[in-house]
Amino acid sequence: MSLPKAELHLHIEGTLEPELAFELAARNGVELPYADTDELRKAYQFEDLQSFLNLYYELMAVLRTERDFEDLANAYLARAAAQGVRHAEIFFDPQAHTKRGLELGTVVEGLWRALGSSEANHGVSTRLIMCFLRDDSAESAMATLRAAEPYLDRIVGIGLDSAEVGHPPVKFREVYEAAAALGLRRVAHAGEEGPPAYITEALDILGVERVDHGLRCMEDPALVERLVRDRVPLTLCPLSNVRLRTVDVLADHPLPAMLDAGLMCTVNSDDPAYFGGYAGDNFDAVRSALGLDRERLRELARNSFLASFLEDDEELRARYLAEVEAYEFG
Ligand SMILES: Nc1ncnc2[nH]cnc12
Ligand SMILES: [Zn+2]
Repeated sequence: MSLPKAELHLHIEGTLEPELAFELAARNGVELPYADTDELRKAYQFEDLQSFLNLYYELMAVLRTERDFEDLANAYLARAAAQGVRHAEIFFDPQAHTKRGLELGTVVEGLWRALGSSEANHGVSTRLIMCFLRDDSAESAMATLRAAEPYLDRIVGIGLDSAEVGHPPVKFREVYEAAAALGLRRVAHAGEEGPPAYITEALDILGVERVDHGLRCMEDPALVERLVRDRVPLTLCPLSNVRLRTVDVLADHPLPAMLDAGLMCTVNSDDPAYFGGYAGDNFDAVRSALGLDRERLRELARNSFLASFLEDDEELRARYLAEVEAYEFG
């Protein structure tokens, strides 16, 4: 669906399509334990978040140079633009690369080669959000934040991702305090597989402005009331939820109930190369499986721009919002 939208929950490493993975493997002399793209695609059957993360980290071995990160980001931006994405706030996982021996600068500069010219080349404005791996230590996250200080003109905020259960937000209290002191915006994955209490902690202890996923808030009516009252945006990823089995089938997704409750929902793709669709595909899927009408879809698109970190360019945000209102559904 080409309805204009912002994508607010997108891991750039999760946009690595099998074809590009093999191309980069050949370019860098990396051996992949799959015969070809068909065999690799067959491995895209996940039991849960961890089974996905295992493959996601394994395939990152093909990303080695600035040019690799540039090519990865350009491939995503081209696909996103074709599906109506006008603005993208893109996550990356620095520790997943530095622990393999890459320099942080290789990752940031490589991504920036694509992001810095994205408005001109793809018609997509961008922001970059650095995520910490919650199953790594808080010390490692703090060291990563310090290492990123020379690049903070390119990084709008921080996030928290990877294996959720057993790694509550409180573990990263000091890191988030230090990031806030540096003027960084704060988001975190919470309530994807983890309990509603992790969402409350992310708000109270980490001071997050958006909750990534937040799906399990629906188990706690007082939390829902709070999220509605404070207009806290949730970056939902419907196709991801089905592939990682937090929701059985898309027809059972709580998105309609969440919108009816007054929650500020957005629809995003998470790791589109792995979960069967980009942002527009997620909109198409919720439209057909959940029967969302045009006004609901327009609300989701409007929310995406309202929840975006475009405070430094309100003129651009206003232009995007006008595009949403003017859009004619086919
Ligand atoms: N959906 C997800 N949840 C947690 N960590 C991730 N890293 C990439 N995708 C993720
Ligand atoms: Zn995610």
